[in-house]
Amino acid sequence: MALINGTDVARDITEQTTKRAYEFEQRTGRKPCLAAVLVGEDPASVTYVKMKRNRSAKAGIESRFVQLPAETTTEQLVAEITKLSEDDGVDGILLQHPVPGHIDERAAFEAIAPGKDVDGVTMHSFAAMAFSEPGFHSATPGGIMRLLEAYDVDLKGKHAAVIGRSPILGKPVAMLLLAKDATVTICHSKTANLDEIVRTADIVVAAVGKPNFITAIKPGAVVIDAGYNEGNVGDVDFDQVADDASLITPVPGGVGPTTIAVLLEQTVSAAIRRSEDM
Ligand SMILES: Nc1nc(=O)c2c([nH]1)NC[C@@H]1CN(c3ccc(C(=O)N[C@@H](CCC(=O)O)C(=O)O)cc3)C=[N+]21
Repeated sequence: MALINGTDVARDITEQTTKRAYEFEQRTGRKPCLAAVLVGEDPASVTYVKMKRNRSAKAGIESRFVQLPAETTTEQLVAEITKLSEDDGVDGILLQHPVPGHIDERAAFEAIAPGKDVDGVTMHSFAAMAFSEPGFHSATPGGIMRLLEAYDVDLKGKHAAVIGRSPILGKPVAMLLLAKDATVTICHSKTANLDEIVRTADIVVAAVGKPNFITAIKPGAVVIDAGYNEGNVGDVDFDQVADDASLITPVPGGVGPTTIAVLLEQTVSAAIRRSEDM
């Protein structure tokens, strides 16, 4: 078993991003700008947004923070995001998921202008991922692909099992794996023979949101744990599967850091593209 070091991969990505952000500032006289929108005060979300803003600052990216009360309506949230979409000083928009249950999250995501969807959450970005057209990747799926690339994991003809089908994680990562010629099985809560499928997979991507849910894999499989459960606990029972895995991501230090690295990278790309379009 070998560990996939997400912190190292993220550092390499962010080193490049920092250079590109600096060049952008030299050329345009301003820093790339990421707007983070948080609805409510869920402590985990507050922490994630703080991490994203800290990492932005270190990379030379300005960040704006829009914090809205938990009672915010869909209409109010859509109006706030639309304002950011139309604001020339904003290059990227991140709406932290999840939003409170009374809000139509899809409607809120779709208020993000496609050119500013640096977190890859819109239908526009999803379609680009599904059709292998240029566009922004969902941050976590994009980060997962970078981990697989950095460790030279060959996906062609391999069986990849994705556990989870959420719009910004399971579904898009399945599309990105498919684009690399993997044979992809998407499993979810209604999947009848989940254990059996996971045990035949060469690559396992766990994105269910259930702590220590995956307990058995095929010997030699590559395991990517995209779970972020309370207390920094992943979806994979690391101790149970580590010996069988050829490569495995730890939690923390696996998928999390590359998620943020891809968000920042795409923010700088958005800034550059917008400056060229003007
Ligand atoms: N629109 C949206 N986009 C997201 O990308 C998004 C989101 N909503 N909502 C919440 C999840 C969660 N998420 C994490 C990012 C980094 C770490 C991360 O870097 N964690 C560190 C540990 C951090 C610590 O030590 O507390 C690590 O894994 O090494 C974790 C979780 C992004 N998410």
